[in-house]
Amino acid sequence: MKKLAKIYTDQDASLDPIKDKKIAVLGYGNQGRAWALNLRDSGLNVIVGLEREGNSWKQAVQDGFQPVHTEDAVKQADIIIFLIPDMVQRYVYREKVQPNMKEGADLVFAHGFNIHYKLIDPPSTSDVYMVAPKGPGATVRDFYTKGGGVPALVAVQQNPSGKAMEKALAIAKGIGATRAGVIETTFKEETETDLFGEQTTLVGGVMELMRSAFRTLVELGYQPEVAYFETINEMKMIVDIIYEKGFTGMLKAVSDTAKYGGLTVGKFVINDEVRKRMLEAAEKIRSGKFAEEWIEEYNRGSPTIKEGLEEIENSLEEQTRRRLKEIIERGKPKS
Ligand SMILES: NC(=O)c1ccc[n+]([C@@H]2O[C@H](COP(=O)([O-])OP(=O)(O)OC[C@H]3O[C@@H](n4cnc5c(N)ncnc54)[C@H](O)[C@@H]3O)[C@@H](O)[C@H]2O)c1
Ligand SMILES: CC(C)(O)[C@@H](O)C(=O)O
Ligand SMILES: [Mg+2]
Ligand SMILES: [Mg+2]
Repeated sequence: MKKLAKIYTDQDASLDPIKDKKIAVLGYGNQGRAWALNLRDSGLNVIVGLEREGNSWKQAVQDGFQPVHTEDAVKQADIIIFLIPDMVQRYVYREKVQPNMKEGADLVFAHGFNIHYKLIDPPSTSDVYMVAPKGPGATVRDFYTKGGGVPALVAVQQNPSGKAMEKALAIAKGIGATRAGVIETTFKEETETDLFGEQTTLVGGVMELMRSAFRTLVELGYQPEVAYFETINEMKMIVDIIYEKGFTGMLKAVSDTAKYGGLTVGKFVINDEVRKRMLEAAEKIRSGKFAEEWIEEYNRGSPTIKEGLEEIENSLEEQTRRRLKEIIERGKPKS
């Protein structure tokens, strides 16, 4: 069996290595907002750096920050955290960060994409490390405010100071991740597994599984509302039980009929062909082909994202959700 991963918790991490440092959070979106607020609430010295005075700027001001333009944040920073979209990071690095950063300032990432695929080539004088939350930004903030934390991965790519890991753990503590647990990884492992997860399960897999089941029922003539409750809405309840009690707990919570059908038909539908395709998806990531394709898509103005979002927004699934919204809202627990 492979060696079990080392898990770092609050006792293994101290804020000391970064408590007197100026931390520039670049971007105030999904992760940027969560990190800036959590790091500030942890008593750290945060400055928010943004490209322009748009919606993120307004939100940061509303949250009590005084954002500044990227280059001004970078000039003051000891630690520069990239929380802008992956495809944007290398341009902002080239145009705003590199020409303005203090020599030896740290470069920190929440995902390894730009370093692993060599889109950013950092100076050898900088520590380069990553704290990658294993959850969405809104959850990183929500769990933190409720006394918890979303687990994260940490990795060190460059370590001229010899203190990169301590600082990575300090940032992880500042955003609340060590309240749960943090695992050491590499930029390669984080990048490849994160892309694989979001493509095959978390984002792509789960969505297409639910949509395929929904469409199958509708094509067979069942009411869309019934199909929606069955194949999409109930997913949260089942996944919540998996989250709390694992697959064993979930199987205990469903009927024997569901257990038998699930244990047999699950494997019939998600069969070796699907596993083969998962391997293909992993290979595309590992070879760099997916990164190449995504960069090209981005350079063309992300038409596939635009078309995909439009198709989904107009889909029968989403129309049905809009019709059922009041029922769903009324049913939500009140405390
Ligand atoms: N979304 C998540 O929950 C999540 C989870 C783990 C890791 N990550 C990683 O965190 C990083 C940030 O992802 P995100 O989803 O939080 O980003 P996001 O899409 O929410 O970023 C939005 C922010 O970036 C700024 N921005 C957008 N375009 C810009 C441009 N052209 N120039 C400068 N700034 C620009 C926006 O003003 C906004 O402040 C990525 O590396 C991502 O892989 C994200
Ligand atoms: C939240 C996710 C999917 O885990 C993250 O990896 C992302 O890229 O947004
Ligand atoms: Mg990701
Ligand atoms: Mg992820």
